[in-house]
Amino acid sequence: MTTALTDRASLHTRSGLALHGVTLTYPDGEQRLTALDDVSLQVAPGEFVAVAGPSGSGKSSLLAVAATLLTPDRGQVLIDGQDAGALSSAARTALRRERLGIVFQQSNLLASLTAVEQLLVLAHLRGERPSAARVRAEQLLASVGLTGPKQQRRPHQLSGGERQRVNIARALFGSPSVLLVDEPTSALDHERGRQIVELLAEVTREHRTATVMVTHDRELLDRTDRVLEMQDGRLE
Ligand SMILES: Nc1ncnc2c1ncn2[C@@H]1O[C@H](COP(=O)(O)OP(=O)(O)OP(=O)(O)O)[C@@H](O)[C@H]1O
Repeated sequence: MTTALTDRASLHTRSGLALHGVTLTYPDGEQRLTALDDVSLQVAPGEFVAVAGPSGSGKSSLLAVAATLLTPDRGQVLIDGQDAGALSSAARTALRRERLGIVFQQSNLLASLTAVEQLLVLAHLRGERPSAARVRAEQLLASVGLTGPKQQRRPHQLSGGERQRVNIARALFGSPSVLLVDEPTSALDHERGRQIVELLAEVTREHRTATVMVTHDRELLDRTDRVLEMQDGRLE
């Protein structure tokens, strides 16, 4: 992996992701529905953890809370030791931008931008120097298997697997400590799905991310370090 990426990453004090006693409820008519029930979880830098479980068991809710997009009713979410709930909304947004990489189920790439531009737009928002950012974007795309002219293609000119690779490269562009991945293989056939999970295992090792992947597909779990089962909002 590139020296530039490693250098940026080393600026962070990394301890990964920790959830302590997290409970999340949603309004449900007159009552509240408990989506996460006293969930605790610790994922170290360089560790690849899968969360499996039936539909409606709370997997997406877990990712949303870990991504600091939803605030739990009770419990703590720590990103590199920082308690997300104790931060102002602006500080939480900064924490998310600097320390979290998120890969959603469907690729949410911008239709009019090429693969390399999907990453450069982030550099632009951060005020980075365009020439250095371009080199880093091209290296990162190459490291996830997207090389040469494919880097200049727009999303509709790429396969589903290639789009997911761009998504992963984009999530890694800010050198996150924690990588959260929601059903990355749902739009892919089995072989391509397997390749994406292999890639996630590799990037977890090389970038030392604390990676959490939510999946339905149990056949893909052998590449992860740990599999946790979600059942009725509880993690086992
Ligand atoms: N915004 C919401 N408002 C109310 N209830 C919700 C909301 N989002 C999710 N739920 C409920 O919370 C529970 C957990 O949902 P969640 O989406 O986390 O499960 P999941 O395991 O990710 O499901 P799937 O595998 O189908 O995506 C479900 O009972 C769901 O109906």
